[in-house]
Amino acid sequence: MDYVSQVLSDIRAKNPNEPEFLQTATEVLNSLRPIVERHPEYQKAKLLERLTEPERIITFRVPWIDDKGEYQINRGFRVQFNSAIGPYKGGLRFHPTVNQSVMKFLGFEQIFKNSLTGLPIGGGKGGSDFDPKGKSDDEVMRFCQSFMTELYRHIGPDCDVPAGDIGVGGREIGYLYGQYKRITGQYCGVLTGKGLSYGGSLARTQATGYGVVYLANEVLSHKGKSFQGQKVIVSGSGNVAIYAAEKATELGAVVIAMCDSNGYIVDNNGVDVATIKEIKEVRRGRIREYVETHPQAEYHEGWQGIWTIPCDIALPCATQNEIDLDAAKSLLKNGCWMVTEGSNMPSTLEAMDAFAEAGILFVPSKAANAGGVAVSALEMSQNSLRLSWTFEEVDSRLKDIMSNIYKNMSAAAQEYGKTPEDYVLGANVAAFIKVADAMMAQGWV
Ligand SMILES: NC(=O)C1=CN([C@@H]2O[C@H](COP(=O)(O)OP(=O)(O)OC[C@H]3O[C@@H](n4cnc5c(N)ncnc54)[C@H](O)[C@@H]3O)[C@@H](O)[C@H]2O)C=CC1
Ligand SMILES: O=C(O)CCC(=O)C(=O)O
Repeated sequence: MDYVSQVLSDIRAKNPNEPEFLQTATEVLNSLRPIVERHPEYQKAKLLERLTEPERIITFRVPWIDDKGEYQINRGFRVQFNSAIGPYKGGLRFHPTVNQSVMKFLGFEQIFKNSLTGLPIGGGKGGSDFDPKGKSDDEVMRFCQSFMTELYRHIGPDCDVPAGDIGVGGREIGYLYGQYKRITGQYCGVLTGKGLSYGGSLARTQATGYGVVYLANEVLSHKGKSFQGQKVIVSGSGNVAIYAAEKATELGAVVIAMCDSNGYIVDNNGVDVATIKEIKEVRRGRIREYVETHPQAEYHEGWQGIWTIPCDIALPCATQNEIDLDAAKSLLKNGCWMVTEGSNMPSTLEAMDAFAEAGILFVPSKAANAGGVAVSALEMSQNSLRLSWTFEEVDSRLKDIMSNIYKNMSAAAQEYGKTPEDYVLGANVAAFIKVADAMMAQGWV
């Protein structure tokens, strides 16, 4: 058995109840084979064994009281996965499906994504099985305050800097930041995604979705193509989906469908993104409300049906494993020729294999959604400088970062891959090189 297969088999034996973590570990390690084979010193230093074991997992109780005066208990997590190239950095997810496997998969992906940004940030992730959906603002605040009352002792601007993810947006970051400041008395860049009035960065809200489209556009332009006139499906209708849809529309695409966890809308005239923003960011409503003001559009219950609509480009931006083998087959049968992943690990391993076999353009999430964390790192820089850059300055840095990611993943695919467009291998290898160098240089830690 070769080194990679041996490590994978040990990880499976050690983490039998962590399917999401095993999925990402399998994808990443299999693609690192060509570089690991060229560097026998990695095996001697047990680099892959160390890389796949988090430096630390913190699990804690989060007690809070709901509006009826009843006690509620949730479970909180922070996975501090790898600090070889910088302080742990990665979002917090509040969703009922959060468990250790989901946290470890997200933390592991974050190591590689953060490395691709070229900025000095390590990999971490956290969250809770708390569901903000249907909770009052007061309940969300009490939960966030309780969550931070434990988390604050494990984080800091030079040690671990959380941000948002599913279920954690500007409102939650505000409550978390307020509680951190109240406990520690420190006004510092300990969280990113903050509001503009208290240290947030312009363009952070847009960064992940815009970055997805900037990278897809880079890939398209190297093929002599563009977004102009392409039919695009964007799944989800949260932070990433909204700004991916907005930028794709600005570049001339027709976004024909979006969804939430209840169902999907189809609007062949092009989804009116301003209405989706109103429904989701202001009213915190359901996507079905779109058809009330856009009668030409259709609403269908059950979001999975979104992948049966014919399109040119698919931008999955909702959650992990939203594209399974059936969805992949349906996209391919209907003529989809590009998938760029906005959510973390939206395609199952079988779906990725189907896309690779069909030879379509496939841009993996670690590269495509790195714009969010990149602008978070720019927010950290601005906080340290005690300055705020303009929207144009941050957006232009974001474009440069996405363009560098394209160059680095393409170069690695060219050097180590079977095909020059194997961006999955290219992104994993390009990211790994920097982390591996730093881990080797820092000794047996
Ligand atoms: N917010 C950010 O800056 C970044 C987010 N991501 C990833 O992007 C994805 C979306 O995150 P956000 O837009 O921030 O979250 P969000 O909470 O703003 O929106 C999530 C969206 O996905 C849908 N969704 C969630 N779970 C679902 C499920 N089980 N089935 C169907 N739909 C579901 C929700 O209805 C909502 O439209 C996640 O995978 C997240 O990890 C990745 C990089 C950065
Ligand atoms: O902005 C950040 O620090 C993290 C964003 C995030 O959670 C992600 O990249 O998946």
